[in-house]
Amino acid sequence: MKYPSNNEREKGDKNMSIQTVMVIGAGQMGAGIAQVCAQAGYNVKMNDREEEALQKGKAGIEKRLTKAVEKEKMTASDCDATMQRLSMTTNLAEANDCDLVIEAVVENMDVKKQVFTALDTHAPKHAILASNTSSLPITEIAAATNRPERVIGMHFMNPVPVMKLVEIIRGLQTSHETYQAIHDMTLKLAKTPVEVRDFPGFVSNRVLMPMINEAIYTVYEGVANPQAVDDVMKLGMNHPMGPLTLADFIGLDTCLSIMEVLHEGFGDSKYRPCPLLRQYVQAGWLGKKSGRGFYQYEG
Ligand SMILES: CC(=O)CC(=O)SCCNC(=O)CCNC(=O)[C@H](O)C(C)(C)COP(=O)(O)OP(=O)(O)OC[C@H]1O[C@@H](n2cnc3c(N)ncnc32)[C@H](O)[C@@H]1OP(=O)(O)O
Ligand SMILES: NC(=O)C1=CN([C@@H]2O[C@H](COP(=O)(O)OP(=O)(O)OC[C@H]3O[C@@H](n4cnc5c(N)ncnc54)[C@H](OP(=O)(O)O)[C@@H]3O)[C@@H](O)[C@H]2O)C=CC1
Repeated sequence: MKYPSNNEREKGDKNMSIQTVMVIGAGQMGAGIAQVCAQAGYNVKMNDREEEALQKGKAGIEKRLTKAVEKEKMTASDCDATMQRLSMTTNLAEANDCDLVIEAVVENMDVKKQVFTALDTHAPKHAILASNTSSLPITEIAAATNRPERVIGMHFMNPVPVMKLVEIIRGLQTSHETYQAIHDMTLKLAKTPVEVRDFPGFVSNRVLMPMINEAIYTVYEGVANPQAVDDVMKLGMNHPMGPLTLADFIGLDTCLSIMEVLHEGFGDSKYRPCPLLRQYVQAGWLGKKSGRGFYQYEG
């Protein structure tokens, strides 16, 4: 096996100096990722299909930063500087001066492939294309581009500004330089990188999501109501949120997509999504973001 020499590594790292980042998808993950990147000093372009989604994402960031200033966790001038580093665009072609693009659109392989194919034409040759996917194969996403060596999984946890972990997933062809650049950037974001291999659900959701799915089965089978299930796991296992509150927080559509990826990827019936989860998603009960899931939410 040939490892790059120190010289080659230094050269590679210089080529991969990251200054300008585009984040695609201004939903709960994309907005959080854009926020932490801007706070760490990167110039950030937030992209979504709709202007309305961009404005909602920006308003969320402003609200969180204002709260941090009120709590004296950030100065007003740092808050202003962070907001100035953020810009919004519905035009993907504006990736043309970015060193890194982090995709955080819906958990659907066809949509992600379309985004990566388009990005491959717009982003400069040196740019790294990262996906925040929760479970989908990075190798397959990378194959939608002509630069698989510069495609990588950069999986942030929700809520992004709070959670320390970034799971970093190498696709089959991801280069050492790409991995190193994303590892180093994760540290600059004051987060902890953990490297995992490209298997369905990686580590985080291979372990977490079957627990959530099983919690949904206990409700489906009438073992207990959602509040009781959550109380058991919070008070008995010291989880900060019960699994059904967490499922609502993640988004039930995202939970279902992840279970489907695990089920199909491993071909093992132990990952079959609970019919109740499927039914809630069909009803448009997507959790906190739609106002209703296992619980109801105002505003
Ligand atoms: C699906 C995937 O692919 C992977 C995933 O992300 S799985 C999900 C992983 N995430 C989890 O498991 C989260 C579990 N829950 C928790 O850790 C906690 O409930 C929590 C951190 C979300 C909230 O903590 P809490 O102590 O109950 O609430 P609270 O005291 O209000 O907030 C603590 C801090 O978090 C911040 N916070 C809470 N919710 C937030 C949100 N949605 N966005 C940003 N910040 C938030 C608060 O502002 C507060 O910050 P300060 O300490 O700076 O004031
Ligand atoms: N929720 C979570 O806890 C976590 C999610 N993830 C992953 O992050 C990704 C995003 O999840 P999340 O933020 O929760 O989802 P959201 O539904 O909150 O946000 C997705 C955003 O992407 C937009 N979008 C969809 N397609 C495109 C496109 N082609 N171009 C630009 N924008 C697009 C959506 O717009 P519209 O509404 O118009 O469709 C929406 O604004 C998923 O891959 C998910 O698995 C990773 C870690 C945790």
